Amino acid sequence: MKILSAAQTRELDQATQTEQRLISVELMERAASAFVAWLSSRYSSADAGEILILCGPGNNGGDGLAVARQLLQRGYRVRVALLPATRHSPDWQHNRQHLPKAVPSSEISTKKLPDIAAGALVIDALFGTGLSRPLAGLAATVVTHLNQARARVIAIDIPSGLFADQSQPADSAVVCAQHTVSFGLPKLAFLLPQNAEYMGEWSIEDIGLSQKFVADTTTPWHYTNAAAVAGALPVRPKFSHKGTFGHALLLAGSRGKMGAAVLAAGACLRSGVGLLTAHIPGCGYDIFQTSQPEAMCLTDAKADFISELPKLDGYQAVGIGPGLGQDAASLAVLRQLLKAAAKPTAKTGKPLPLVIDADALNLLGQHRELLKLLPENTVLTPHPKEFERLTEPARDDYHRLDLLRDFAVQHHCLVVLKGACTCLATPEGELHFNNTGNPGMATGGSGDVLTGILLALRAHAQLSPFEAVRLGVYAHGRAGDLAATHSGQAGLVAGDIVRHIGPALKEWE
Ligand SMILES: NC(=O)C1=CN([C@@H]2O[C@H](COP(=O)(O)OP(=O)(O)OC[C@H]3O[C@@H](n4cnc5c(N)ncnc54)[C@H](O)[C@@H]3O)[C@@H](O)[C@H]2O)[C@@H](O)CC1
Ligand SMILES: [K+]
Repeated sequence: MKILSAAQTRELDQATQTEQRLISVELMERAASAFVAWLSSRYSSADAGEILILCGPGNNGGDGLAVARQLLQRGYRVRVALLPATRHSPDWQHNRQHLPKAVPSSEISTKKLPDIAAGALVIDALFGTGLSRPLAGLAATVVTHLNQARARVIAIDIPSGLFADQSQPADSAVVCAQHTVSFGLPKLAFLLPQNAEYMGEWSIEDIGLSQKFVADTTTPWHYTNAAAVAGALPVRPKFSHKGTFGHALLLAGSRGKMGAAVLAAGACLRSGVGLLTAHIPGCGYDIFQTSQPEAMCLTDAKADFISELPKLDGYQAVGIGPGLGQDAASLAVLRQLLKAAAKPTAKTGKPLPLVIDADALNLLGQHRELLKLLPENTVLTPHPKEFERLTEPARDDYHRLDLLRDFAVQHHCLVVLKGACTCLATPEGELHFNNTGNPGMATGGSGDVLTGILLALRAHAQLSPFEAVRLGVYAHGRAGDLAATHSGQAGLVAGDIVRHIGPALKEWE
């Protein structure tokens, strides 16, 4: 699914009207119907009580007025409060004229802010994607008043005061919604942690916007949902054997961190790899062989950390990092691996696929000269702090996306920036946000599990680097979601995610 800018969204509106021979107020009516359908599926008129709709002067306010009329027709009690303005959009004026007299309406002023009882249902239709500057004056006062009221706030399209595709100044007034109901496509702002307090939960309602315009429009931003990865996992052919699905090598673990190696290996095995060999420090031999009998195991000469790079012949992908530690000898292994993997392999003519995580990323951050050695299409899986160590501190989430994109393009690699909406940056400069996963996955070892999944999928000959990583990130979140339905979010541990990879991948079979 594509994510468009605010300007492209306006063009999409226009294109839809031209293509479907609609007048703009008809599209507004569709948006209002979609919103009302959503609201009435959540709240009966008794649950809702009297609904207050705050309307601004543009089409977002026009949506609010159309929603007021439709809710009244469905038997809800509504009143509207209008933000005064010198100019109103034509569709606002149309819907103002068609607002039934039975809907009480008042104009907001500094002296007459709307009464909002705690727990009241309030619809925020002040400003949408037409916001051109941060809110100030009366509009900002109303938003602050609303936020202090402890109401149940539902935003139409986007919380008022929030820009759809760029940061607003730190102290701007922005509505804190409990839920945002938006139309057609998600907006970039919805996916960034800095906006979580404003967005609440959000959902996207289909209002039949032009598919052709969306298909023809280019954007760096994409959203990975179930439809985007449907059919992405190749069917296992009847006459396949363990060699068909690749042999992966995992370099992981150090004293006190063998669990990371065990989790990554378990995840790799559960993700369909043909064979897995792990190279681990001597101290981990019994732990590893006992907990992962399906994997083969090579032990390092050192007991506590990895100091040797095994021969790489015969492997289709190598993962390094989980629980690795940051010993100088392990750094030397990482350097050797980067050099060796860059040479085209006899079988594919391409560099050996690498997945780099955790301490291997920290070592790269401390020795940035190694970044030049990264083979093409290497996968890096940093969380924001690890990513910062590879680049520079970000001013905000939008700046972080710029840094992420530049990094992936400059180093020709795939970077998975882990978070609530994990973002995959490609060497072509695309950013793909993931829609699976839950806060229960914010627990130690969850990243090691992702490394194992990605390692298995990078070893798979039929998946391109991008397909493998996008699918792996999605499946990791999906496994976490399935795990959370059993253990709940607080009780979820990384091993639960491993145990649910199979059921998650089964959804593709
Ligand atoms: N995208 C779509 O396909 C659809 C969009 N619709 C609605 O239309 C909205 C966009 O409507 P508009 O473009 O009219 O924009 P808005 O309703 O967001 O507001 C624009 C108006 O507010 C003024 N304004 C902007 N920033 C201001 C500020 N900081 N302080 C005071 N005034 C400010 C502008 O000068 C303009 O008059 C969407 O968010 C959505 O709710 C729907 O009606 C129909 C479908
Ligand atoms: K709004």
